Amino acid sequence: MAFLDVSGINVVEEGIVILKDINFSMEEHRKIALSGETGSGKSTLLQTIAGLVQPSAGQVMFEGERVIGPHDKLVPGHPGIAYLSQQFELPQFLRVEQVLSYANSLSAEEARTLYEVCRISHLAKRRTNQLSGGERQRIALARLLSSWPSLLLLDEPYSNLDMGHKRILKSVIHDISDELGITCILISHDPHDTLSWADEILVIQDGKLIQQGNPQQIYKQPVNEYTASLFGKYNAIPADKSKAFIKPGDNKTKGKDLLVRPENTTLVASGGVPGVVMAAHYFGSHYELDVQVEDVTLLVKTGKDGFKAGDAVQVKLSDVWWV
Ligand SMILES: Nc1ncnc2c1ncn2[C@@H]1O[C@H](COP(=O)(O)OP(=O)(O)OP(=O)(O)O)[C@@H](O)[C@H]1O
Repeated sequence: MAFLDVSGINVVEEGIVILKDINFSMEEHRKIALSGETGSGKSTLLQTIAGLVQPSAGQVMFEGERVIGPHDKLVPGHPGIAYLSQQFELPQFLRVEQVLSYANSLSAEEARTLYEVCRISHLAKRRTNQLSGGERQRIALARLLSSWPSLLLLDEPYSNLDMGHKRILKSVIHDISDELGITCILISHDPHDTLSWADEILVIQDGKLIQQGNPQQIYKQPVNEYTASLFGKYNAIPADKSKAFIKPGDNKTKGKDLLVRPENTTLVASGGVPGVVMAAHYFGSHYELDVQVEDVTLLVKTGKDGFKAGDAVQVKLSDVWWV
């Protein structure tokens, strides 16, 4: 029995298909990130898992039991699953300790651990209108976790946070998994948040699950340009312009576009494909060069400096993939 089993989920709202035949399962303590462009259906999927959105077909099984949708339940939701919405709310003008005590069924020891993990112990006497956005979010999180769910669904928790609050929340989410043993699924637009955190990434495009894999697979072997674009910069060389980069006799690549990340384009002294630097952009830790190769402009990442427009270079590609 899987910890979470999502099978054949379709969601249709007002005649519009939002999720199409979503299937995946998850073991306890794995970390799953959902990625996809705005409007692709990520939030709807989390809300369906939480029992807050009614699927029109399919089912969510959690710890062996079916999650009942809102049409069949007076108070929507599942006691073992907590969903932190992008639009979480806290009661106004109450002290934090009051907000938490209303929701709290924990022992003093458990509550102390939870508040430490959520980095809110020092905020107990503050009123909710005297908190920063990041602090409010961590209080909302602690309030959700006080029912001690086994699965926490985080809907874009890092959006609208400055660097400092984001760093704190990253540690909090790390400790929620590691110290409290709560399994997490997280949505984020930022590949830095997902690639370094997740055991597995699910990519959603137009309501469909188009790719599932570990971060290395998703980053290095995206199934299409859409996935490639979600996880960083890349070069796409159309099939009719990729001849310069194909080894003679290689027929596998016929009719396919070539994709390669900028860091897999190396400038070499000899044996590469000749090109000309069109522009050099400084990024502190590295440069990115626009290099014209025949009628293609390649984005090349290099740690070397001193390149300028007009320089003749040679480029070698590695870790390319074809779509
Ligand atoms: N109750 C609803 N009725 C009609 N359309 C809806 C409803 N809920 C969501 N949608 C639409 O379904 C699509 C998917 O929405 P959803 O919020 O799940 O996407 P998302 O990937 O989470 O987007 P974002 O990253 O912007 O939060 C959007 O086009 C949205 O407008």
